Amino acid sequence: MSLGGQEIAPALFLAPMEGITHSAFRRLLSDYGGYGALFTEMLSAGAFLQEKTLESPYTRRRPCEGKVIYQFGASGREDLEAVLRKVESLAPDAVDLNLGCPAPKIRAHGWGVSLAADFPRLRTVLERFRRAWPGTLTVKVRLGDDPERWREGFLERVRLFEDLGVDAMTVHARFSGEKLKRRPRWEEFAWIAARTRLPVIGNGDICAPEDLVRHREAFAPLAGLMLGRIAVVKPWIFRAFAGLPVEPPDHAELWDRHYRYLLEDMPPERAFGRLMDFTYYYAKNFLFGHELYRGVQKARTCEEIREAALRFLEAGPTPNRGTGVSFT
Ligand SMILES: Cc1cc2nc3c(=O)[nH]c(=O)nc-3n(C[C@H](O)[C@H](O)[C@H](O)COP(=O)(O)O)c2cc1C
Repeated sequence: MSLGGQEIAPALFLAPMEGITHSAFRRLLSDYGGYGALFTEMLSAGAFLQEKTLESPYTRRRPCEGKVIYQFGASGREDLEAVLRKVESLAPDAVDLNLGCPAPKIRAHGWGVSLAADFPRLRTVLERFRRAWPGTLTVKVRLGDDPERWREGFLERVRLFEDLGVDAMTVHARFSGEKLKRRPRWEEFAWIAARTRLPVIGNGDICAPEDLVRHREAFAPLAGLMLGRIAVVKPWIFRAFAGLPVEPPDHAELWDRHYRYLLEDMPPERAFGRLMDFTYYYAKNFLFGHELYRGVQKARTCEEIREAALRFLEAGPTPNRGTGVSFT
């Protein structure tokens, strides 16, 4: 797909995921490839100004990562002009504004869906982004707040994105009040894509290439696809979507490589929670994966997490067969 004049091929994106899509995880994905671009986790626009961005484990990028899109959470109270000047030193392939996160702490900051719902503030923030950032600008949205009456408000925002020169839009096909366990509304992609000239990237529970075949009509109008949790469970999954050969992974080796990458990038006290988060998803590869996760939950140090994880993974655990993974 063309994103702000640059070609993203394949049109496959790693979703921004707080606690997960730091540079060490992006490095792990780059060992497998198959994607077109990787999103950072959401970066607080305010905190970004204090960050040593070329060294920070969240904002630094390695050449092996390929195209990286920096996502920001912003309310408009920040010095956005300074943020966007500063991000230039990282040479982002695009900058993305988070308009879809519904978590209470994010709403309380006035970011995510709170910004999306406040039309005048949204306009001002986007105008400032567009003026201060000459490169590719994207947004990530949900469908809206009210499942009964969302279409008009959604289109009003799409017109705003078009008028202000946003280059593409990711649609996570759920409403603000819907948890990630709820079935996403893929059937809305076609309705949305038919009403905008912006490239639409579809997101939400896209777990296997077979999904695209089984739901061809839903996915055909999309310019690109974004994968989130499934890429944590199977960091090699983009290869399958890109039609590249997929080797069965050595799970213990993969888990340990991610551990090493993480501890190269950040001190153990920061790596600890991130190892937990990664292992929670990685455990879904196995029939008795809850035992893996339960084992690491007892750990008090990164080294103990490693011991527990490798004990499970080196014992040849039974894989979850088929596409296997369900987030519902
Ligand atoms: C642990 C976690 C952290 C997330 N953090 C972010 C974030 O920082 N920014 C964002 O726009 N969405 C965030 N999301 C939402 C994902 O980007 C994505 O929209 C959602 O997981 C649905 O896609 P999936 O079914 O492929 O996982 C997060 C989701 C998860 C599970």
